[in-house]
Amino acid sequence: MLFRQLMKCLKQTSFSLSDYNTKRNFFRAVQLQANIPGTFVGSLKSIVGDANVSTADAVRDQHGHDESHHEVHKPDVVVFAESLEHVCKVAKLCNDNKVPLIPFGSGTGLEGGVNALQGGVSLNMSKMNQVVKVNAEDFDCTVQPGVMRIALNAYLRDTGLWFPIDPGADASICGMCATSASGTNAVRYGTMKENVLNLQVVLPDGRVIETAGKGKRSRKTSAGYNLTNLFVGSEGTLGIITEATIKLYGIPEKTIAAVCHFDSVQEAVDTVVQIMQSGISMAKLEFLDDKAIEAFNKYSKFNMKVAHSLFLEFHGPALGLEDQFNTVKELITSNNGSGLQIATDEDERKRLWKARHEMIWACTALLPGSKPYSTDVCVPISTLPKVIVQTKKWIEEANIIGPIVGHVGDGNFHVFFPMMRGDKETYEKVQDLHFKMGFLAMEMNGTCTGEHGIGMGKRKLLEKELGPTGIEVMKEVKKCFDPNGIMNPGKVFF
Ligand SMILES: Cc1cc2c(cc1C)N(C[C@H](O)[C@H](O)[C@H](O)COP(=O)(O)OP(=O)(O)OC[C@H]1O[C@@H](n3cnc4c(N)ncnc43)[C@H](O)[C@@H]1O)c1[nH]c(=O)[nH]c(=O)c1N2
Ligand SMILES: CC(C)CC(=O)C(=O)O
Ligand SMILES: [Mn+2]
Repeated sequence: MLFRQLMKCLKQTSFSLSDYNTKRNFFRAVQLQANIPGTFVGSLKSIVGDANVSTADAVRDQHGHDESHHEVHKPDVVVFAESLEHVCKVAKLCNDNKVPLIPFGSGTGLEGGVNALQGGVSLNMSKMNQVVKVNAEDFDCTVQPGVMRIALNAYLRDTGLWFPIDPGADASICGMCATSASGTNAVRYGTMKENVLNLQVVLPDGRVIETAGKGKRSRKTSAGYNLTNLFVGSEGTLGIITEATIKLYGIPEKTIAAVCHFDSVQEAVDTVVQIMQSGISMAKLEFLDDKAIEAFNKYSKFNMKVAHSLFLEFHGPALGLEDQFNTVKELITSNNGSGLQIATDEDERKRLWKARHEMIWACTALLPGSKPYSTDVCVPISTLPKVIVQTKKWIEEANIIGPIVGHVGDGNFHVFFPMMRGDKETYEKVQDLHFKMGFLAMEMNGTCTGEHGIGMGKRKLLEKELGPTGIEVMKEVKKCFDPNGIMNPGKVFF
């Protein structure tokens, strides 16, 4: 069988480097078990118990997709882990039998990260949901993989601390580690990359490591290679994260939120660049274009001014916060911004941010039944106006629905294309535009993804971003941890 495939491939007279890589990996993929025998399911049951193994179609379906437009790929079986021992034994069993293994956090990803492209075992981590330890005096805590962001912040409330990284969705903290998530607060508090101190990881052969050393949680380390940040953003392709030690922050004494509007995209984004260049420490700095506001008004029956808008937030001690706000106000006015509204108490702030937080649902509602195809470029801040203005022009020229929203303080923004799963024609049109944006971002020395990851949808863009040698080295790194290629096969690379 393998020989016949090899001959067929060799008969083809020409193919590109990426074709070659696809085929090379195809050969490796066929070495993985395509279908799982009943005896293997029996072995899984003997490790985790009958109740923690499911081959039911509805459960497999639920684990075969995330929140994105990517087509569903069901795993053969879903396993619920209850302990570190379960994870180690399941990983070893899969590795010994060359069965694909896909970690499942909470399925809120936007690049098809959990989709089981080659079947296999989906390992659901939601039952390991304990906060292991809070070191309030050191501003850190350790959590198991099933701990969710909102639950963690509720748990922390009495300590006066919080974990500010907020990807909008209520995701698992370890899933957020796996995708290097960020969101609206990253401009002030950084992304997961800056906020993870240590990770406990189960390797495919069942060995357990702590990436910074057992129990370590110092703020700084120069001790050898940075294994922690190798696993942050690894998208389930290197190992299973079973504990994360993360930084915490004091809940800010005062918060000011504001919104303002602009007639042109250029003026709005110029304002952003000037705010960031002035060195003011913004907690949030978000852009919504006119189409995004229109979608929100329709979805939430609001009457917000339809214009390109900035949403801003300041966190800090009451002393000095208003001075910062006033400086920003001057920059808004000097760029012809108008309609400035301010909110300080919690309810008012929630109402003001409603448009931003409901954006994904408002945009999905533009095409009932659709799922988000979201782009995610991130560029150096001075190049942001050029990239957003050009993007808006391309969307208008292509005559496609594509509201723009984004974390512009970080040079990161999304175009939200509502997409019906399986609509190949629209998919190709949108993918064209997506790739044009990705290439433009790279030309500006930026990246195709600031926060959603590569998953299934940006593998071609990653090839361009890193070049053949960069990809080769990444594959060699993967091989060190996962020589049989069982961990989430087909993600990040072809
Ligand atoms: C409404 C809305 C809005 C947003 C977003 C989603 C939605 C639905 N997201 C995307 C999403 O919330 C983000 O990617 C999360 O980090 C995914 O966490 P899950 O627990 O859901 O991981 P999920 O289960 O979706 O898995 C994602 C990837 O991580 C791997 N993985 C999960 N748990 C693992 C573990 N324990 N060990 C190893 N690998 C593991 C999986 O295999 C997969 O490859 C986002 N993101 C963002 O950064 N900024 C944003 O602004 C937003 N906004
Ligand atoms: C679908 C995306 C636009 C979600 C996201 O990342 C965001 O709202 O910031
Ligand atoms: Mn985002």
